[in-house]
Amino acid sequence: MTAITEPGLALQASGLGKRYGSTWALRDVELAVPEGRVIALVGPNGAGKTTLLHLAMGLTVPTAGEVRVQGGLAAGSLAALSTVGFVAQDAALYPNLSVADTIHLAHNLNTGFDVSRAHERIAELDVPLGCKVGKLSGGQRAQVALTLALAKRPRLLILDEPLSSLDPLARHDFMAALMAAVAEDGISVLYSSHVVSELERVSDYLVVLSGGRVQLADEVDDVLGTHWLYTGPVAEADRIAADLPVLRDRRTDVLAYLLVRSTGPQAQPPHGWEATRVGLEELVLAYLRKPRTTVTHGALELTAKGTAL
Ligand SMILES: Nc1ncnc2c1ncn2[C@@H]1O[C@H](COP(=O)(O)OP(=O)(O)OP(=O)(O)O)[C@@H](O)[C@H]1O
Repeated sequence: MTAITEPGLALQASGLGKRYGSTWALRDVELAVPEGRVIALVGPNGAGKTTLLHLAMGLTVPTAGEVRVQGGLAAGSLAALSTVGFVAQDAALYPNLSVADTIHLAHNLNTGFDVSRAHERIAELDVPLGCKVGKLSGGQRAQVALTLALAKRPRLLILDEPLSSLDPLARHDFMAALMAAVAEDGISVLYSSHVVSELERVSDYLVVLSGGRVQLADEVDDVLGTHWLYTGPVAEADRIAADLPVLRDRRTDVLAYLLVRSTGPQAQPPHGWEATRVGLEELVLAYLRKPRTTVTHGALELTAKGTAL
């Protein structure tokens, strides 16, 4: 493991691991995510998403390795905390406080809290200031939590499953508000989500976690540009698949559909085969179905002994 202090990176992890008892929740995590990205962290239940976010916030300490934020600040340090905002799962707020008192409390607890910005956002959202937080809808509560986090004027905003309890409309409004903040302030956002259908629209960097390990971490454009669906005669499929890094293999009586990670000259499909682009949702689902498949130094690999791809 090498020490890391690279400028220009929103999130860096090196040899990062977290063990609870005898179970590794996260292991051997290497990340170097540039600033200014909206980073989606996806993975099945128990993959280690919350653990990674908590490590990045300094809410828990690593068992192995290290994690840094915003150009090399140690996660959880005073310098990091003043530049990183956090919205916990289910927008943890005090239900008996009014919205106005919630803003007042956040103002008292956070130096540099922009109270007028918070009031402006709440007014724009039409959320009643006098209403108790516990009486707000899930969508309104999420927006209040986002407002508090943005009023800290963070450079990196970390959100743990912000969309989990929201209906599709509230989800859309929440992501629109987040995107507006990203555009306005140029901040980086790291958010975990199970809603893979919306990733392509709102994210520009993707981290896929399974079983505590990073399967894939890359710019969304690069992920999309290095995966292809090759379609061709099923009679040739075994021969073709033997030479290619195949992530998913589906066949009918006539045709084979090989989802391939393909870079450089390999991006050309074999003679007589057709290559088409694959959407991000389909790609992410293919990785999640093969939890032991990782992209390491650009190539598909199995992380442990197991079935062939
Ligand atoms: N405080 C803890 N004590 C013991 N085990 C824990 C603790 N926190 C998490 N774990 C375990 O670590 C693993 C990863 O959990 P984590 O909450 O990070 O996953 P997740 O990807 O966020 O899951 P979900 O999508 O269900 O929220 C799981 O096996 C979980 O049971």
